[in-house]
Amino acid sequence: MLLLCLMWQEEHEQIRAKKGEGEALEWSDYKSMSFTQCVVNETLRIANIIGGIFRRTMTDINVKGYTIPKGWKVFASFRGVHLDHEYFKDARTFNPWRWQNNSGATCPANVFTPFGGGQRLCPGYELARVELSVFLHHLVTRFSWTPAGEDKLVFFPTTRTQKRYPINVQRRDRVQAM
Ligand code: HEM
Repeated sequence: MLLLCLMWQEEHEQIRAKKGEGEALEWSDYKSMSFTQCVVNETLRIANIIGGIFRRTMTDINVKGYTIPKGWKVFASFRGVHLDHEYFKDARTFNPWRWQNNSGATCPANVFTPFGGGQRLCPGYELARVELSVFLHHLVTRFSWTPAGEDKLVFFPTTRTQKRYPINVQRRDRVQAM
């Protein structure tokens, strides 16, 4: 976890070092946040707000020998796939490094689908990634935080922390001034 914080902070400090006080981020800054993209991917894999999507069959469908009759509702579980050890080693471990070098872990292209796919692919996927990255940039460059108590990650019925992971936050300029 310490290594994660150091690598991550360095990526964002390097961007800040090239900018004046309060200067806004640009597209090229976002594009240079390669480790942050690993963190975003891993967060979307392990704790996506959307666990899956519903579909209704328009005709009888045969899937691996099972017939899904026309008119049935089907739930395609992203969580079921994103937390499958067959595709993601130690699937319940938060490990952003698995995304480094664009390896996409060891999974086929259609296995990591936090934004869906095909005709209904989320049109806001890049905006969502930008917003997450910009938020994380300001969080790590302007603030520091410590856990305010013990907490635990649980995976049922969704991925979340039991006590919502309370933290004590401090502005970094105030910490440095002390
Ligand atoms: C982390 C953030 C987000 C996640 C995980 C997410 C995920 C998804 C998923 C899985 C779908 C496909 C639903 C389906 O196939 O039935 C979807 C559709 C959609 N998303 Fe997102 N989304 C996110 C952010 C956004 C943002 C920021 C916008 C717009 C500003 C957006 C707009 C839409 C719209 C309009 C659709 C419907 C597309 C259609 O049915 O053709 N989403 N999203």
